[in-house]
Amino acid sequence: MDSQFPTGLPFMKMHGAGNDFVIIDSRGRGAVTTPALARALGDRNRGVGFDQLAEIRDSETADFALDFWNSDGSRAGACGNATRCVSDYMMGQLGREAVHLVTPRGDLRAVRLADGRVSVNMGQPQRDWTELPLSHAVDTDHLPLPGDPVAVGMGNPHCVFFVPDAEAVDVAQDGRRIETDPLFPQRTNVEFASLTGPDRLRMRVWERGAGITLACGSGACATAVAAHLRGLTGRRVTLDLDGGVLEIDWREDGVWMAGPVARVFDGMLSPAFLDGLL
Ligand SMILES: N[C@H](CCC[C@H](N)C(=O)O)C(=O)O
Repeated sequence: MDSQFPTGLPFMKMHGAGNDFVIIDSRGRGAVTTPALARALGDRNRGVGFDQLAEIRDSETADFALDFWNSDGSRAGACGNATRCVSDYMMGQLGREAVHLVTPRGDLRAVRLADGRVSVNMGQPQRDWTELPLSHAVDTDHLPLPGDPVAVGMGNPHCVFFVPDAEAVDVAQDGRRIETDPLFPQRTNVEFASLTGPDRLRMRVWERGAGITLACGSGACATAVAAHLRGLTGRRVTLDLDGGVLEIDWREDGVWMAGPVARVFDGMLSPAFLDGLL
């Protein structure tokens, strides 16, 4: 048995627009997550199940630091919806309406809105092929793939397709294929979007390392940026995802994303479950 947590390891389950997370608060001690723990915990039958695992750590320069893991055990450089969820929790912990956090992509700021939603500044999009990264120099506005997608980085890679009807896309088949296209040496998240009204998009997503999810915050940011670059929308866009609505505002200081957050339950991982995973 792992002696570090003789009575178990506490965690929270939260979701943002249906994008669901297990959150471990490791402030005041070292980080505990390993790829093996992420995979075991991410199993919806034998673990808890999540789209991403987020671990909160102490930071010397911000209110807290945040790391993200996918359910296949890989790490993610950004996760917008988990950032909004954890920021909501940390605002409660700190008695504040705004927080400053450090993620693998850099410093981010989040605020609670008057209606209870949480908005995060996800930073400026990455448009250079080296930053995404892509395997070789190509025009990121028009990737050399069938369907003419746009590549946008939000601290993680996204490949955005504009289609006449997002409902008609076989997201599982097309998403899985694009995720591992050789153009993306670190794989990619894949979004399918269609314009449904002025500055309004329907978006469905295939996430790298997680598969189909009900929402993806960084994906919504990437899709709104791509839609504006393609001249389809202005800089403020509403996205309808399977699990809820996200509002994106690409401002001078970065891409802001607002949406709902919910804390579902608090639980405890048993020492028997943790055995051999830490
Ligand atoms: N759901 C997350 C993104 C996870 C991205 C992850 N699948 C990756 O490997 O980049 C979000 O709200 O931004």
